[in-house]
Amino acid sequence: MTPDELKALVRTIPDFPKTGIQFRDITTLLGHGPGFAASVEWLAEAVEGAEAIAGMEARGFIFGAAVAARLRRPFLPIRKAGKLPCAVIGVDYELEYGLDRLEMDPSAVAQGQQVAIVDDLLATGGTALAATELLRLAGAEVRRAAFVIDLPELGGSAKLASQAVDVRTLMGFEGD
Ligand SMILES: O=P(O)(O)OC[C@H]1O[C@H](OP(=O)(O)OP(=O)(O)O)[C@H](O)[C@@H]1O
Ligand SMILES: Nc1ncnc2[nH]cnc12
Repeated sequence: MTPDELKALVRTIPDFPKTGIQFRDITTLLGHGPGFAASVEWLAEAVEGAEAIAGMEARGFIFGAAVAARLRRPFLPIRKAGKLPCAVIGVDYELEYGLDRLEMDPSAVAQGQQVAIVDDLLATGGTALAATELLRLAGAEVRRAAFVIDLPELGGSAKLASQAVDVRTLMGFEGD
């Protein structure tokens, strides 16, 4: 499937979760078998060579875990606050519509391990920057991140690039 065909499978819901936000909803893409498979395939190619794949709760788990299994690499779950039972490291961050905190088990990462980040969507980059910071604190090398959707007007891609993360995105929504 082409990126345009995949883009047509993403549903836009205005004013969710707050007035003024155009919510790009992947539920409809996930509900299309060939579309979901093609998205996972594209992400897997984008991060090929990484030693492990990290994904952020919750939507990053859907794509990140599928990509990791496809590449036969470990999956590192980066969780929202208070979910992990072990000792954690955490980072507070801001995203397009609020504040949140991400946590991870630092022992999940081997020192110097090449870890790629996978998520459904890149907006302000707050989430992906927090994940990069956490993974680097744990000793990982983070050089690449791949997303299904980019919202370039929100600047996330440029922020990740300034942290030496090479960003790959399958499709973009800009004023549409
Ligand atoms: O670039 P940013 O401005 O940080 O926004 C992108 C993040 O926002 C969404 O997650 P959300 O926190 O809504 O959580 P969810 O996956 O649990 O729906 C999305 O899945 C990304 O992780
Ligand atoms: N506009 C948006 N649509 C869907 N998920 C998002 N996460 C951050 N901004 C978003």
